[in-house]
Amino acid sequence: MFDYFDLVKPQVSLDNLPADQVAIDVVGLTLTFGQTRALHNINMRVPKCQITSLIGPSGCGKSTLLGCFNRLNDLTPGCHVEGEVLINGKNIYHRRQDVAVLRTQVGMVFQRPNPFPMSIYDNLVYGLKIQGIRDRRTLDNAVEQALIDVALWKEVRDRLFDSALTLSGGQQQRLVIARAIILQPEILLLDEPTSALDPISTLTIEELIYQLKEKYTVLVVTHNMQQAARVSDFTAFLHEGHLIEYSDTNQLFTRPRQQQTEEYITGRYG
Ligand SMILES: Nc1ncnc2c1ncn2[C@@H]1O[C@H](COP(=O)(O)OP(=O)(O)OP(=O)(O)O)[C@@H](O)[C@H]1O
Repeated sequence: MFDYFDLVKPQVSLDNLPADQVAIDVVGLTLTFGQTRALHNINMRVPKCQITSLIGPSGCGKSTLLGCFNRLNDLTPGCHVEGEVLINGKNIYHRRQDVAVLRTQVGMVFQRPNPFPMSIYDNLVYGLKIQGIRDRRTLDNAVEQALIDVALWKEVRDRLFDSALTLSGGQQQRLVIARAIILQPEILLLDEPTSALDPISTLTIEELIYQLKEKYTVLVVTHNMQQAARVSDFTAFLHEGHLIEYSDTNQLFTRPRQQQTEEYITGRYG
């Protein structure tokens, strides 16, 4: 079942990534919260339809960096961003960027499953209805496909109109991922998506993340280095707001280039 545990070498190389394979291009990104500088001059190119993990000790800036990719930080008063984040060649921090559109293009899932207190079906069609889609057959088909994509269809097809809150934690997290992908985003941001789940649900979500890369670019923040090693093609190690090392996952965990990376992955700090 989990044959992906044998680290598969990614098909693409970060060193000579063709422009059409870049999902996110981060250029000189610096972010401050008031007087606190959370990110220092980050430069990285995230490959399309691959899984990239962000790892590092608590407070190193992982969630802040992830939140830059759908401008979640805009919601924090006193937050100031310099540099650029380019998606499809366009700087998402440009003043003309429509943030609502960006957030359908770049979906986000948080640590704790957060279904809305409504039925499974209504959770899924919520965003589509906001987009003005009302046709029942279109909605039904989208619901079915999203649930198939997150391997939840068989479990819930007979109870679509039950409250989403009756699902288990792992099922709720898969539902929330389905709620993001039903809007057909290009990029999925997962902020510690399994840290509130039991080991079996964690493995189910990890397998799902692995399958999602067929259609989506996935970024995952994780505290769990085994998880990063298991699921991701590329890994970025951050420390005190600096991007210390960013390479293919195999290399980062077996032949880190930087001493700080080695100290972190061997458990000497963090
Ligand atoms: N809303 C905020 N206001 C002020 N400072 C913040 C805010 N959010 C984060 N920070 C600061 O930015 C830095 C990076 O925080 P961030 O949450 O990104 O780290 P992290 O690596 O995700 O940590 P953890 O693994 O503990 O979740 C920290 O110094 C944190 O205190």
